[in-house]
Amino acid sequence: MSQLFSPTTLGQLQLKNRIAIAPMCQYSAVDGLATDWHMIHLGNLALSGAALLMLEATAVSPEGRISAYDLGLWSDEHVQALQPVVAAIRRHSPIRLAVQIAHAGRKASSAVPWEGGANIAPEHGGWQTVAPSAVPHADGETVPLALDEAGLAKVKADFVATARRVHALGIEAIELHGAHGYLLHQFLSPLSNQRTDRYGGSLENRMRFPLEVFAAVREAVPREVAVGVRISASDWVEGGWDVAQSVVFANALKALGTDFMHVSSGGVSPRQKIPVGPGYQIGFAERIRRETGLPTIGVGLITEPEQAESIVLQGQADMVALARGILYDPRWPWHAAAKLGAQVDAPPQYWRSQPHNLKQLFGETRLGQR
Ligand SMILES: Cc1cc2nc3c(=O)[nH]c(=O)nc-3n(C[C@H](O)[C@H](O)[C@H](O)COP(=O)(O)O)c2cc1C
Repeated sequence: MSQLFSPTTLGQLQLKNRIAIAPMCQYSAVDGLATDWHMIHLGNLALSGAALLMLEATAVSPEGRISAYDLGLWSDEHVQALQPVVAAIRRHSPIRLAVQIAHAGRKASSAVPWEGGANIAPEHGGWQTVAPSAVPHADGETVPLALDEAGLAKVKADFVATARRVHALGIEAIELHGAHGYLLHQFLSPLSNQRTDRYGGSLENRMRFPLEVFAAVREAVPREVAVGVRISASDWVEGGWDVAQSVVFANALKALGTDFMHVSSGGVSPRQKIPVGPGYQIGFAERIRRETGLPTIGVGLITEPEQAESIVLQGQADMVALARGILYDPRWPWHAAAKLGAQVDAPPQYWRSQPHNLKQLFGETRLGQR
């Protein structure tokens, strides 16, 4: 009996298996509005057999975008643009949905990511970036504005309003982007947070704003909506954020009612040295899970079915999230189910139209009807 294909829960959200699709920016939105790319890209992944599809980093405000092409949910117009995508997925797939709500802080920019630029200065058509402190992400990048009390209140209100829009779309989970050097991570890390007020300095102070945002979001949506946080468990820089602080943060989130932790790493400093390799971040997930008891999602070069099975079987994480692996092979869960002798959802259209082909490949019992 495969553990990877056994059910689990994130808060009140019930999931058929332990496979999540990690949030992946598509740089295909127009003024933050979903386009037909979202329909085909997310529609394709919705048929993968994974249990949870996490939508890309979705900006809570226009100036929170890392590029001019990010998805956003800062107005009701954005809800209307995403609604047909959600409706189509609902009609054709049992997959559960999450949106990663995000503000990129000092990494925000109107730059075109694939042309190598980041952080275009306002005088060159970018927008004013904000951050905990007036410290740029990298030398030579534009200097962000340190958020004052009014600025902090606005960012928090933007997260809350966006969470309400996710709920209005009928989406069952929300992930706060607290990883990869985005704004909430910038508050956590001493490398980017050099404030001397109650939002900077000690660990307690650096955690304060992310915890306030989490608490406000948690309160803004009903309990049945799973709310969790993606963190970078390490900055991979001496003197930066690390896994011990991550455990303290996760326990503080637990007290506020987080339903899950999604454990990544890096992104706050160009000085980072990440030892990339198979499952390179899973040790962080394992420690956070062990020391908090929270449902935990592991991510990062999880590409092999046996590797994913072992991660959940050994209790290193409750779920695995795949990003590049599932872009490369959008039927990864089918292939994993075939290898592990498990059953997975397949769209009835495929099953009905080509029963012999599918049976030949996967055997009689492997592809379940939902
Ligand atoms: C195209 C692409 C876009 C990504 N966008 C996001 C994002 O919007 N939010 C986020 O937290 N991580 C993002 N990531 C990181 C992935 O979610 C994931 O953590 C990382 O790729 C490692 O997983 P993998 O080895 O399975 O690809 C992105 C990765 C890729 C490849």
